[in-house]
Amino acid sequence: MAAAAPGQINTEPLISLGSRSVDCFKKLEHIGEGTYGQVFTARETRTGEIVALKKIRMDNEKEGFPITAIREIKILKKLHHENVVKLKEIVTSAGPERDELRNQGHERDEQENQGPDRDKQENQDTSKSKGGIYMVFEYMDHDLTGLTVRSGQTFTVPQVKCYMKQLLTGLHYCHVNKVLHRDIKGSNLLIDNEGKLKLADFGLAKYYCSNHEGNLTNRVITLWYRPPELLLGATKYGPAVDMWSVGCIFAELLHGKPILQGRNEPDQLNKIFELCGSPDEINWPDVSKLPWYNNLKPTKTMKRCVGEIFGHFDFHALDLLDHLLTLDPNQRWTAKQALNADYFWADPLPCDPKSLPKYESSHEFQTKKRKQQQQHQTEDVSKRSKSQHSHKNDCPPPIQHTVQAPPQLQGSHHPMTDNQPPLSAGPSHHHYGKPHSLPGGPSRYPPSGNQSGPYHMNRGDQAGGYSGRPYPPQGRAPPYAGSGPSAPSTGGAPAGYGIGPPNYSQNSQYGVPAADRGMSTRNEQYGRKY
Ligand SMILES: Nc1ncnc2c1ncn2[C@@H]1O[C@H](COP(=O)(O)OP(=O)(O)OP(=O)(O)O)[C@@H](O)[C@H]1O
Repeated sequence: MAAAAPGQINTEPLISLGSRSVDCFKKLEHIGEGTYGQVFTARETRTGEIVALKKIRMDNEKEGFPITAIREIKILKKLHHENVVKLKEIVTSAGPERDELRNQGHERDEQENQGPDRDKQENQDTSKSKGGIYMVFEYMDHDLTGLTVRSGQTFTVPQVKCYMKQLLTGLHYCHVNKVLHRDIKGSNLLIDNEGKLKLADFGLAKYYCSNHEGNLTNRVITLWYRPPELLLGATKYGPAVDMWSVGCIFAELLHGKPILQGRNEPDQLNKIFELCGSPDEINWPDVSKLPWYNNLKPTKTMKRCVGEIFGHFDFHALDLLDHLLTLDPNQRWTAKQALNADYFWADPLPCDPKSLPKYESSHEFQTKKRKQQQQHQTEDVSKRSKSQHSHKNDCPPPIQHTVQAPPQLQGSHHPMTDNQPPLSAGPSHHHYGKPHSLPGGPSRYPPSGNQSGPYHMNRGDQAGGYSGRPYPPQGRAPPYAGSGPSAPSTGGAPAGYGIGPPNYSQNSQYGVPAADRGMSTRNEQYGRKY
């Protein structure tokens, strides 16, 4: 593909996908805000079809058309599968866009802003705009993160199996076609109300050679889903990187929240080693040859305790998880192996996607926005309450107001505090047993004795769940303090690779010394080293 000259857009990939104007669509709602684009629902004016429009960010036009968009278009043009989101076409806006700067294109705003002055105002606002490029996708009602957080969703075993099977089928298709996704996470797994799951966001995807000869960047995959080989600096890797992320998603679906919530790269590695054991030449041949191994290897030996921590999962689920969360990428299960796992063939079988319950649409962006609004409102209420209180002490009491919860909070279901039963998609005995405590600190997990169910997103007050902590840095933005894939320096606080390795001698993240976990007896039944 020809490189774009500075300041120009390389339209080469667009020609084959048509060049209709974005005016063929009416934007409806802002549903996604990613690193590389804003996503809107829109209606095609001629057919009435609802689509998702992803506006490609052109923040740095000097470098031409963004590489992530080129990748995404190039790869999605070739991938056609029922578990991969469909790129329908590319549309453009030639000149200044009417709604570009106007409050993120909400239809509500359009209705409120009718009148003769409107276009004049918009032209003034957007006079600097150079137009935009949009990818038009089939619309999907949810992303997995939005669905789980928004509805406080608990999934049944057949439901989890159904989603996992589709995820693995889509990924198997990508891998067979030599495409690495490199950003598998909940918000990139789209789900429609027919129960179909599709892989989305191929902005970091890459064609790969089977011989792993290429020198690839290791700064991909969102931190919590990033495999140990990338954290240790590998630049030759393959589909196994996606399979680690699948393992994280699988455990998250069963457990109800992300399982490895590192604060930075060393912390992420630390959490991985605490769960999966420390790497050595026996469980991971050649690990010591990885660029950052010497700086980031754990300072003490840790035993694998996947079977212990997730002992409440059923046998087959645990077996699959164990093969996915395998440190050595060469031993980690492929998508094909995972699809053949007994888990998918044992009762209860995966349900038919069509039998899954239908939910109100939910995307991670909206869920976060709603939560922020609620937080602001709560803060406002508490500020008002405090100021009333101080006035009360200063001067004669005014007419007393009862401080009420803002209307949005009244009677609404808060995804963080509600633990409502799900819209059932199957018998309740399909739920796994109660979860064990997991990494992340005491406030993130319910105290023992909590009656919440296993798939339950245990979102007690402040207890975390999906939104208990801001989402981790994207795989895309280089988060390394030292910058560059050179070996990190040693010593100092574990704030990034450039600063120093993590302090592995700290207490176990699980709150139980590794030696006290008694993992050996239980784990033997699985015939594998946990
Ligand atoms: N086809 C679609 N239908 C419905 N919603 C979508 C669709 N595509 C994307 N979204 C929503 O928009 C969000 C962001 O989209 P996407 O991940 O493609 O953008 P991005 O800029 O690459 O994001 P990120 O920085 O998270 O990788 C998704 O998480 C999803 O909620």
